[in-house]
Amino acid sequence: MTSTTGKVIVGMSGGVDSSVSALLLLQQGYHVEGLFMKNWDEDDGTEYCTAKDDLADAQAVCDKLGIPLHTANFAAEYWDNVFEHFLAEYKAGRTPNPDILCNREIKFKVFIEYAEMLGAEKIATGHYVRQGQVRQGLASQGTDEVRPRLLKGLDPNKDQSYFLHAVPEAAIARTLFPVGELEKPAVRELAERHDLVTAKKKDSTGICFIGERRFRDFLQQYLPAQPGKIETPDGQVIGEHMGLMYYTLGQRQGLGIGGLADYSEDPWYVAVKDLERNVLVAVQGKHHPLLYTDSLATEAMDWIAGKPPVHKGRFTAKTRYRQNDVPCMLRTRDDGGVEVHFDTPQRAVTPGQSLVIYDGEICLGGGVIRDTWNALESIA
Ligand SMILES: Nc1ncnc2c1ncn2[C@@H]1O[C@H](COP(=O)(O)OP(=O)(O)OP(=O)(O)O)[C@@H](O)[C@H]1O
Repeated sequence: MTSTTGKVIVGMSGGVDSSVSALLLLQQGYHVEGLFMKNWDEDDGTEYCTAKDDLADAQAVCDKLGIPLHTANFAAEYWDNVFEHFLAEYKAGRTPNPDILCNREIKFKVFIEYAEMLGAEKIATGHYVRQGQVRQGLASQGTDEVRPRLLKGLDPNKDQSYFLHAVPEAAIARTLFPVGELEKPAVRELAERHDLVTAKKKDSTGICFIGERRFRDFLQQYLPAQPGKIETPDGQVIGEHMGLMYYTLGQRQGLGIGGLADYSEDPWYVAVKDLERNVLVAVQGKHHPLLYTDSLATEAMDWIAGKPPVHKGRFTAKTRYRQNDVPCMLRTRDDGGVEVHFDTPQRAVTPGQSLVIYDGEICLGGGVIRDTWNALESIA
Protein backbone atom coordinates (compact mmCIF):
# COMPACT_ATOMS: atom_id res chain seq x y z
CA MET A 1 0.00 0.00 0.00
CA THR A 2 1.16 3.52 -0.75
CA SER A 3 2.05 5.73 2.16
CA THR A 4 1.31 9.40 1.96
CA THR A 5 0.75 12.23 4.33
CA GLY A 6 -1.51 14.24 2.02
CA LYS A 7 -4.66 15.68 3.57
CA VAL A 8 -7.93 14.37 2.17
CA ILE A 9 -11.44 15.51 3.08
CA VAL A 10 -13.95 12.65 2.75
CA GLY A 11 -17.57 13.48 2.06
CA MET A 12 -19.26 11.65 4.95
CA SER A 13 -22.94 11.01 4.25
CA GLY A 14 -23.57 8.76 7.21
CA GLY A 15 -23.70 5.79 4.83
CA VAL A 16 -21.53 2.70 4.59
CA ASP A 17 -19.71 3.65 1.38
CA SER A 18 -18.25 6.91 2.66
CA SER A 19 -17.50 5.29 6.04
CA VAL A 20 -15.40 2.61 4.37
CA SER A 21 -13.80 5.19 2.07
CA ALA A 22 -12.50 7.05 5.13
CA LEU A 23 -11.29 3.78 6.64
CA LEU A 24 -9.41 2.75 3.49
CA LEU A 25 -7.73 6.13 3.12
CA LEU A 26 -6.54 5.98 6.73
CA GLN A 27 -5.14 2.53 6.06
CA GLN A 28 -3.35 3.96 3.02
CA GLY A 29 -1.63 6.55 5.20
CA TYR A 30 -3.55 9.70 4.28
CA HIS A 31 -4.33 12.44 6.76
CA VAL A 32 -8.13 12.06 6.70
CA GLU A 33 -10.84 14.43 7.84
CA GLY A 34 -14.58 14.21 7.17
CA LEU A 35 -17.15 16.71 5.94
CA PHE A 36 -20.89 16.32 6.40
CA MET A 37 -22.86 18.62 4.08
CA LYS A 38 -26.37 19.72 4.81
CA ASN A 39 -27.73 21.13 1.62
CA TRP A 40 -31.44 21.17 2.23
CA ASP A 41 -33.18 23.11 4.99
CA GLU A 42 -35.74 20.68 6.24
CA ASP A 43 -38.22 22.95 7.93
CA ASP A 44 -40.41 22.66 4.85
CA GLY A 45 -43.44 21.32 6.68
CA THR A 46 -42.86 17.64 5.88
CA GLU A 47 -42.17 14.91 8.39
CA TYR A 48 -39.05 13.73 6.62
CA CYS A 49 -35.94 14.54 8.56
CA THR A 50 -33.08 12.17 7.84
CA ALA A 51 -30.15 14.61 7.95
CA LYS A 52 -30.01 14.53 11.76
CA ASP A 53 -29.70 10.74 11.87
CA ASP A 54 -27.20 10.76 9.02
CA LEU A 55 -25.05 13.35 10.79
CA ALA A 56 -25.13 11.27 13.98
CA ASP A 57 -23.97 8.20 12.02
CA ALA A 58 -21.22 10.17 10.25
CA GLN A 59 -20.05 11.50 13.63
CA ALA A 60 -20.06 8.01 15.18
CA VAL A 61 -17.93 6.65 12.32
CA CYS A 62 -15.48 9.56 12.54
CA ASP A 63 -15.21 9.10 16.32
CA LYS A 64 -14.53 5.40 15.81
CA LEU A 65 -11.86 6.15 13.22
CA GLY A 66 -10.42 8.98 15.30
CA ILE A 67 -10.82 11.69 12.65
CA PRO A 68 -12.45 15.12 12.90
CA LEU A 69 -15.79 15.78 11.20
CA HIS A 70 -16.52 19.20 9.75
CA THR A 71 -20.02 20.28 8.85
CA ALA A 72 -21.10 22.77 6.20
CA ASN A 73 -24.40 24.05 4.89
CA PHE A 74 -24.54 24.67 1.15
CA ALA A 75 -28.33 24.95 1.01
CA ALA A 76 -28.19 28.32 -0.80
CA GLU A 77 -25.89 26.98 -3.53
CA TYR A 78 -28.01 23.84 -3.81
CA TRP A 79 -31.18 25.87 -4.20
CA ASP A 80 -29.72 28.26 -6.78
CA ASN A 81 -27.68 25.87 -8.87
CA VAL A 82 -29.57 22.59 -8.60
CA PHE A 83 -33.10 22.91 -7.28
CA GLU A 84 -34.27 25.85 -9.39
CA HIS A 85 -33.14 24.04 -12.52
CA PHE A 86 -34.91 20.90 -11.30
CA LEU A 87 -38.20 22.80 -10.95
CA ALA A 88 -37.75 24.53 -14.32
CA GLU A 89 -37.31 21.14 -15.99
CA TYR A 90 -40.50 19.77 -14.46
CA LYS A 91 -42.29 22.92 -15.52
CA ALA A 92 -41.07 22.28 -19.08
CA GLY A 93 -42.62 18.81 -18.97
CA ARG A 94 -39.37 16.92 -18.59
CA THR A 95 -38.18 14.51 -15.92
CA PRO A 96 -34.87 15.84 -14.59
CA ASN A 97 -32.12 14.06 -12.72
CA PRO A 98 -31.00 16.50 -10.02
CA ASP A 99 -28.27 14.23 -8.66
CA ILE A 100 -26.22 14.74 -11.83
CA LEU A 101 -26.29 18.50 -11.43
CA CYS A 102 -25.71 18.15 -7.70
CA ASN A 103 -22.49 16.27 -8.38
CA ARG A 104 -21.23 18.87 -10.84
CA GLU A 105 -22.28 21.92 -8.85
CA ILE A 106 -22.01 20.83 -5.22
CA LYS A 107 -20.08 17.65 -4.49
CA PHE A 108 -17.36 18.29 -7.07
CA LYS A 109 -17.30 22.09 -6.99
CA VAL A 110 -18.37 23.76 -3.75
CA PHE A 111 -17.05 20.80 -1.76
CA ILE A 112 -13.65 20.97 -3.47
CA GLU A 113 -13.45 24.73 -2.79
CA TYR A 114 -14.32 24.10 0.85
CA ALA A 115 -11.71 21.34 1.13
CA GLU A 116 -9.13 23.75 -0.27
CA MET A 117 -10.04 26.17 2.50
CA LEU A 118 -9.39 23.39 5.01
CA GLY A 119 -5.94 22.94 3.50
CA ALA A 120 -6.64 19.74 1.57
CA GLU A 121 -5.59 19.16 -2.00
CA LYS A 122 -7.92 16.26 -2.49
CA ILE A 123 -11.40 15.17 -1.61
CA ALA A 124 -12.80 11.64 -1.53
CA THR A 125 -16.31 10.27 -1.95
CA GLY A 126 -17.91 6.85 -1.62
CA HIS A 127 -18.99 6.72 -5.27
CA TYR A 128 -18.53 3.45 -7.12
CA VAL A 129 -16.30 4.71 -9.91
CA ARG A 130 -12.62 4.34 -10.66
CA GLN A 131 -10.00 6.63 -11.98
CA GLY A 132 -7.77 5.82 -14.93
CA GLN A 133 -5.17 7.73 -16.83
CA VAL A 134 -4.36 8.16 -20.50
CA ARG A 135 -1.35 9.71 -22.18
CA GLN A 136 -2.26 12.43 -24.63
CA GLY A 137 -0.25 14.45 -27.11
CA LEU A 138 3.17 13.77 -28.61
CA ALA A 139 6.40 13.42 -26.65
CA SER A 140 8.35 14.64 -29.72
CA GLN A 141 6.41 17.92 -29.63
CA GLY A 142 6.57 18.28 -25.86
CA THR A 143 2.77 18.02 -25.60
CA ASP A 144 2.80 14.58 -24.02
CA GLU A 145 0.80 14.56 -20.77
CA VAL A 146 -1.07 12.22 -18.48
CA ARG A 147 -4.79 12.97 -18.24
CA PRO A 148 -7.28 11.51 -15.75
CA ARG A 149 -10.23 9.44 -16.90
CA LEU A 150 -13.45 8.46 -15.16
CA LEU A 151 -13.97 4.70 -15.31
CA LYS A 152 -16.96 2.59 -14.33
CA GLY A 153 -16.90 1.13 -10.82
CA LEU A 154 -15.63 -2.43 -10.56
CA ASP A 155 -18.99 -3.67 -9.24
CA PRO A 156 -21.32 -3.58 -12.25
CA ASN A 157 -24.37 -3.52 -9.96
CA LYS A 158 -23.18 -0.36 -8.24
CA ASP A 159 -21.37 1.60 -10.96
CA GLN A 160 -22.24 5.31 -10.47
CA SER A 161 -20.40 6.83 -13.42
CA TYR A 162 -23.81 7.71 -14.91
CA PHE A 163 -24.24 10.31 -12.14
CA LEU A 164 -20.68 11.65 -12.44
CA HIS A 165 -20.50 12.13 -16.19
CA ALA A 166 -20.85 15.94 -15.93
CA VAL A 167 -17.95 16.37 -13.51
CA PRO A 168 -14.99 18.00 -15.28
CA GLU A 169 -11.64 16.31 -15.63
CA ALA A 170 -9.90 18.70 -13.24
CA ALA A 171 -12.32 17.82 -10.44
CA ILE A 172 -11.97 14.08 -11.12
CA ALA A 173 -8.20 14.50 -10.85
CA ARG A 174 -8.60 15.97 -7.36
CA THR A 175 -10.84 13.19 -6.06
CA LEU A 176 -10.17 9.75 -4.63
CA PHE A 177 -12.79 7.01 -5.00
CA PRO A 178 -11.63 4.30 -2.58
CA VAL A 179 -14.62 1.94 -2.89
CA GLY A 180 -14.71 2.07 -6.69
CA GLU A 181 -12.21 -0.78 -6.75
CA LEU A 182 -14.42 -2.97 -4.56
CA GLU A 183 -17.71 -4.81 -4.78
CA LYS A 184 -20.46 -3.75 -2.41
CA PRO A 185 -20.49 -6.94 -0.28
CA ALA A 186 -16.77 -6.47 0.39
CA VAL A 187 -17.45 -2.88 1.49
CA ARG A 188 -20.09 -4.01 3.98
CA GLU A 189 -17.79 -6.75 5.24
CA LEU A 190 -15.01 -4.23 5.87
CA ALA A 191 -17.42 -1.98 7.75
CA GLU A 192 -18.56 -4.89 9.88
CA ARG A 193 -15.03 -6.07 10.58
CA HIS A 194 -14.12 -2.57 11.80
CA ASP A 195 -17.30 -2.24 13.79
CA LEU A 196 -18.63 0.82 11.95
CA VAL A 197 -22.25 1.64 12.85
CA THR A 198 -23.12 2.08 9.19
CA ALA A 199 -22.21 -1.52 8.23
CA LYS A 200 -25.81 -2.65 7.86
CA LYS A 201 -27.41 0.67 6.95
CA LYS A 202 -29.52 0.37 3.84
CA ASP A 203 -28.48 2.20 0.69
CA SER A 204 -29.89 5.70 0.33
CA THR A 205 -32.64 6.29 -2.18
CA GLY A 206 -34.41 9.44 -3.21
CA ILE A 207 -32.88 12.70 -4.32
CA CYS A 208 -29.49 13.37 -2.74
CA PHE A 209 -29.75 15.86 0.15
CA ILE A 210 -33.54 16.02 -0.13
CA GLY A 211 -34.02 12.34 0.61
CA GLU A 212 -37.08 10.16 0.45
CA ARG A 213 -40.32 12.05 0.53
CA ARG A 214 -43.74 11.53 -0.85
CA PHE A 215 -42.73 12.90 -4.20
CA ARG A 216 -46.11 14.13 -5.34
CA ASP A 217 -46.74 16.12 -2.14
CA PHE A 218 -43.22 17.46 -2.24
CA LEU A 219 -43.40 18.70 -5.82
CA GLN A 220 -46.84 20.19 -5.29
CA GLN A 221 -45.39 22.60 -2.74
CA TYR A 222 -43.35 24.21 -5.51
CA LEU A 223 -45.33 23.68 -8.70
CA PRO A 224 -49.12 23.94 -8.91
CA ALA A 225 -50.65 20.84 -10.47
CA GLN A 226 -52.59 21.27 -13.70
CA PRO A 227 -54.96 18.36 -14.23
CA GLY A 228 -55.88 17.45 -17.80
CA LYS A 229 -57.04 14.69 -20.10
CA ILE A 230 -55.57 11.30 -20.87
CA GLU A 231 -56.01 10.34 -24.53
CA THR A 232 -55.21 7.45 -26.83
CA PRO A 233 -52.85 8.19 -29.77
CA ASP A 234 -55.90 8.73 -32.00
CA GLY A 235 -57.39 11.33 -29.67
CA GLN A 236 -60.04 9.36 -27.71
CA VAL A 237 -60.34 10.73 -24.18
CA ILE A 238 -59.96 7.83 -21.74
CA GLY A 239 -59.29 9.50 -18.39
CA GLU A 240 -57.94 12.41 -16.39
CA HIS A 241 -54.38 13.04 -15.22
CA MET A 242 -53.36 14.97 -12.11
CA GLY A 243 -50.67 17.08 -13.75
CA LEU A 244 -48.12 15.99 -16.40
CA MET A 245 -45.16 16.44 -14.05
CA TYR A 246 -46.31 13.51 -11.92
CA TYR A 247 -45.96 10.97 -14.71
CA THR A 248 -42.92 9.36 -16.28
CA LEU A 249 -42.74 7.94 -19.78
CA GLY A 250 -43.23 4.17 -19.77
CA GLN A 251 -45.02 4.31 -16.41
CA ARG A 252 -47.83 1.82 -15.86
CA GLN A 253 -49.03 2.40 -12.34
CA GLY A 254 -51.27 5.21 -11.27
CA LEU A 255 -53.10 6.04 -14.48
CA GLY A 256 -56.46 4.96 -13.13
CA ILE A 257 -57.60 3.71 -16.52
CA GLY A 258 -59.45 0.44 -16.80
CA GLY A 259 -62.72 -1.16 -17.70
CA LEU A 260 -63.18 0.89 -20.88
CA ALA A 261 -65.94 -0.54 -23.07
CA ASP A 262 -64.09 -0.29 -26.40
CA TYR A 263 -60.70 -1.49 -25.21
CA SER A 264 -59.15 -4.74 -24.03
CA GLU A 265 -58.10 -5.26 -20.40
CA ASP A 266 -54.40 -4.89 -21.32
CA PRO A 267 -52.58 -2.38 -19.07
CA TRP A 268 -52.00 1.22 -20.20
CA TYR A 269 -48.63 2.96 -20.29
CA VAL A 270 -47.62 6.63 -20.53
CA ALA A 271 -46.27 7.19 -24.06
CA VAL A 272 -46.27 10.97 -24.63
CA LYS A 273 -46.57 14.11 -22.48
CA ASP A 274 -48.10 16.77 -24.73
CA LEU A 275 -47.27 19.92 -22.79
CA GLU A 276 -48.89 22.34 -25.24
CA ARG A 277 -52.29 20.68 -24.87
CA ASN A 278 -51.66 19.46 -21.30
CA VAL A 279 -52.56 15.96 -22.49
CA LEU A 280 -51.08 12.64 -21.47
CA VAL A 281 -51.12 10.07 -24.28
CA ALA A 282 -51.42 6.47 -23.10
CA VAL A 283 -51.03 3.24 -25.08
CA GLN A 284 -51.88 -0.37 -24.36
CA GLY A 285 -49.16 -2.98 -24.08
CA LYS A 286 -45.69 -2.77 -22.57
CA HIS A 287 -44.07 -2.97 -26.00
CA HIS A 288 -46.25 -0.60 -27.97
CA PRO A 289 -44.10 1.02 -30.73
CA LEU A 290 -44.77 4.52 -29.34
CA LEU A 291 -42.85 3.54 -26.21
CA TYR A 292 -39.67 2.93 -28.20
CA THR A 293 -36.94 5.33 -29.31
CA ASP A 294 -34.58 4.80 -32.24
CA SER A 295 -32.67 8.06 -32.10
CA LEU A 296 -32.32 11.08 -29.87
CA ALA A 297 -30.75 14.51 -29.65
CA THR A 298 -29.27 16.08 -26.53
CA GLU A 299 -28.68 19.54 -25.16
CA ALA A 300 -25.03 20.69 -25.07
CA MET A 301 -22.87 17.86 -23.77
CA ASP A 302 -20.62 17.86 -20.72
CA TRP A 303 -17.51 16.07 -21.94
CA ILE A 304 -15.29 15.10 -19.03
CA ALA A 305 -12.22 15.88 -21.12
CA GLY A 306 -13.77 19.22 -22.14
CA LYS A 307 -14.30 18.18 -25.75
CA PRO A 308 -15.86 15.33 -27.75
CA PRO A 309 -13.85 12.14 -28.34
CA VAL A 310 -11.35 12.38 -31.18
CA HIS A 311 -12.60 9.29 -32.95
CA LYS A 312 -16.20 9.50 -34.07
CA GLY A 313 -18.74 6.77 -34.61
CA ARG A 314 -19.50 3.76 -32.50
CA PHE A 315 -19.82 3.95 -28.73
CA THR A 316 -22.14 2.61 -26.08
CA ALA A 317 -24.64 4.67 -24.14
CA LYS A 318 -27.02 4.62 -21.21
CA THR A 319 -30.22 6.65 -21.22
CA ARG A 320 -30.93 5.94 -17.56
CA TYR A 321 -29.09 4.66 -14.48
CA ARG A 322 -29.12 0.88 -14.05
CA GLN A 323 -29.43 0.20 -17.74
CA ASN A 324 -27.02 -2.01 -19.66
CA ASP A 325 -24.91 -0.03 -22.11
CA VAL A 326 -26.38 -0.16 -25.58
CA PRO A 327 -24.36 0.15 -28.80
CA CYS A 328 -24.98 3.33 -30.76
CA MET A 329 -23.70 5.65 -33.47
CA LEU A 330 -22.76 9.12 -32.31
CA ARG A 331 -22.77 12.35 -34.31
CA THR A 332 -21.77 15.68 -32.79
CA ARG A 333 -23.79 18.79 -33.61
CA ASP A 334 -22.68 22.39 -34.02
CA ASP A 335 -24.78 23.44 -31.01
CA GLY A 336 -22.65 21.28 -28.71
CA GLY A 337 -25.23 18.50 -28.45
CA VAL A 338 -25.08 15.06 -30.06
CA GLU A 339 -27.40 12.86 -32.05
CA VAL A 340 -27.37 9.19 -31.24
CA HIS A 341 -28.83 6.31 -33.19
CA PHE A 342 -29.28 3.05 -31.27
CA ASP A 343 -28.63 -0.34 -32.87
CA THR A 344 -31.85 -1.56 -31.25
CA PRO A 345 -34.76 0.68 -30.22
CA GLN A 346 -34.81 1.64 -26.53
CA ARG A 347 -37.90 1.65 -24.33
CA ALA A 348 -39.13 4.71 -22.42
CA VAL A 349 -36.28 7.08 -23.21
CA THR A 350 -37.22 10.20 -21.27
CA PRO A 351 -36.47 13.84 -22.12
CA GLY A 352 -34.80 15.50 -19.13
CA GLN A 353 -32.87 12.36 -18.19
CA SER A 354 -29.28 12.13 -19.39
CA LEU A 355 -27.63 10.25 -22.18
CA VAL A 356 -24.21 9.08 -21.02
CA ILE A 357 -21.58 7.92 -23.51
CA TYR A 358 -18.97 5.22 -22.85
CA ASP A 359 -15.94 4.00 -24.69
CA GLY A 360 -15.57 0.58 -23.07
CA GLU A 361 -14.96 1.23 -19.36
CA ILE A 362 -14.31 4.95 -19.88
CA CYS A 363 -17.14 7.39 -19.22
CA LEU A 364 -16.73 10.17 -21.79
CA GLY A 365 -19.55 12.48 -20.73
CA GLY A 366 -23.17 13.09 -21.43
CA GLY A 367 -26.01 15.52 -21.91
CA VAL A 368 -29.67 16.01 -21.16
CA ILE A 369 -31.99 14.28 -23.64
CA ARG A 370 -33.98 16.91 -25.53
CA ASP A 371 -35.80 15.15 -28.40
CA THR A 372 -36.51 11.52 -29.17
CA TRP A 373 -37.69 9.79 -32.32
CA ASN A 374 -39.13 6.35 -32.82
CA ALA A 375 -39.10 3.95 -35.72
CA LEU A 376 -42.16 5.66 -37.21
CA GLU A 377 -40.36 9.02 -37.44
CA SER A 378 -36.89 10.19 -38.46
CA ILE A 379 -34.50 12.94 -37.41
CA ALA A 380 -35.34 16.12 -39.28
N1 LIG B 1 -24.56 14.78 3.21
C1 LIG B 1 -23.38 14.48 2.67
N2 LIG B 1 -22.25 15.04 3.15
C2 LIG B 1 -21.05 14.74 2.64
N3 LIG B 1 -20.87 13.90 1.62
C3 LIG B 1 -21.95 13.31 1.09
C4 LIG B 1 -23.26 13.55 1.58
N4 LIG B 1 -24.14 12.82 0.85
C5 LIG B 1 -23.41 12.14 -0.05
N5 LIG B 1 -22.09 12.42 0.10
C6 LIG B 1 -20.94 11.85 -0.67
O1 LIG B 1 -21.40 11.39 -1.94
C7 LIG B 1 -21.20 9.96 -2.04
C8 LIG B 1 -22.31 9.32 -2.84
O2 LIG B 1 -23.53 9.66 -2.28
P1 LIG B 1 -24.84 8.79 -2.48
O3 LIG B 1 -25.96 9.59 -1.96
O4 LIG B 1 -24.85 8.28 -3.86
O5 LIG B 1 -24.65 7.68 -1.40
P2 LIG B 1 -24.25 6.18 -1.38
O6 LIG B 1 -23.72 5.67 -2.68
O7 LIG B 1 -25.37 5.48 -0.72
O8 LIG B 1 -23.00 6.31 -0.39
P3 LIG B 1 -23.00 6.23 1.18
O9 LIG B 1 -23.15 4.76 1.51
O10 LIG B 1 -21.67 6.80 1.58
O11 LIG B 1 -24.17 7.07 1.65
C9 LIG B 1 -21.14 9.48 -0.61
O12 LIG B 1 -20.46 8.25 -0.49
C10 LIG B 1 -20.41 10.63 0.08
O13 LIG B 1 -19.04 10.55 -0.11
